[in-house]
Amino acid sequence: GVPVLDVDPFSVDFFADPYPVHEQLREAGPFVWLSRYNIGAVARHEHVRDALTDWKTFSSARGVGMEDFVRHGRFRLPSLILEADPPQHSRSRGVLSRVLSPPVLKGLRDRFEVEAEAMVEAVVRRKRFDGVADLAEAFPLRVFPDAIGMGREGREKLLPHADLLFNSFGPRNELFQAAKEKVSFDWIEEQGKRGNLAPGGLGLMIHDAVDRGEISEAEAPVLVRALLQAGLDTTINALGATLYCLARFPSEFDRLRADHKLAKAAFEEAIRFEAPVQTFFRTATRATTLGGTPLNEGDKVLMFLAAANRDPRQWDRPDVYDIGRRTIGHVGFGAGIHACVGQLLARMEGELVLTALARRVKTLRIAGTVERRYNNTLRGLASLPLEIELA
Ligand code: HEM
Ligand SMILES: O=C(O)c1ccc(C2CC2)cc1
Repeated sequence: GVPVLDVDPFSVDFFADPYPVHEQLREAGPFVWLSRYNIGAVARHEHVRDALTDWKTFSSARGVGMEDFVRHGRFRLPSLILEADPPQHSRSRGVLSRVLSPPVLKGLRDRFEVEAEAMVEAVVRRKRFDGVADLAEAFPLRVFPDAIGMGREGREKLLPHADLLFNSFGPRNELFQAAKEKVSFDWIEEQGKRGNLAPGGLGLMIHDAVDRGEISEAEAPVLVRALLQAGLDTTINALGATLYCLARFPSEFDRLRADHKLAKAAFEEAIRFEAPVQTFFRTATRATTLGGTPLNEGDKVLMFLAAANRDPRQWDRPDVYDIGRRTIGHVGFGAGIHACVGQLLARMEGELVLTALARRVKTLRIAGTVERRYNNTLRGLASLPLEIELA
């Protein structure tokens, strides 16, 4: 029969150190039942990819969280891309992949580079700083809302909204309830409207697609919302994860200092190793099997992206942070038709900050208590006290 585990993969205890439970999940079998939430789960790389790449059988249209839109209703106006299947997904994806394409990112690169150099220059002079508050969080907040063309007002609401959204993909536990108290829903919907977006930003580029007849007037603000909700907290946690890895494993920081071209690799390997986005769900659209286990239409399946990224069946020395590793096939950005459409932008942010750091810093050390930030879906730090020596 199907192995049953009563672990709670949405508890603070679990998030404090998820790796032993990931190992338990992978070793229990290709498919396991989580009795606490009455859902099936996959944690081995092979079966996580099976679910991610077969969108017809494992749909996103009934939500990518624990809640089934058909059975339980929905927490927010569904995303037209993340929580959609083709053909709706295809139209949305066409618009966002152009808005986040290499030529568009090339136009942003100089501005992002100037900001990265200036911010790192200011921060390293202080010898001691908080890798989260002063850099991993500060940099994306400095460049991303402007790139979207968001108004100046209310930017401090972006992170609480993202925190709520990523909590909403998990159970309605205390993490979710606490996050819900902090925000009023309609604010984030407002930000995608034409009148709230500055010329030249990615937001109005989405509205241009309306004028070209690719999407409707009503769809544009929802796609802008997708960027605002997906594009900030994720890169913040990925940057924080990279700084945490480079500070914990100085040999890897030395490799980066010896060859700045490894900045992108350091960022990508941190996304494999720490997986800022830990999990997502899919819903079976018909009777099927996953990991050799029968599933019924409507069954939710929890995919442990983070566990797949450390599956010894897929990686050698999976628990080693190695910036020379070949990271192809990691699922930190997902896989298949829903694979992250913003990954090029995320990589550009990581590359610019890490290159600026590698140019200036000789040693990077943890200089105090590291604090974790808890969320049902996102893995990241609240505080990372760092001490550096200048090169
Ligand atoms: C290191 C940072 C990031 C990580 C780890 C990350 C992770 C992910 C993952 C795992 C998915 C797949 C979701 C699924 O399969 O259901 C995804 C999708 C998506 N991401 Fe990212 N993301 C990051 C940065 C960004 C940025 C910067 C943007 C926008 C500017 C963005 C926008 C999106 C969107 C719109 C989707 C939905 C794509 C689709 O459903 O076709 N992400 N991301
Ligand atoms: O379309 C959306 O609203 C959306 C929200 C969050 C994400 C996370 C996975 C990065 C992606 C898309």
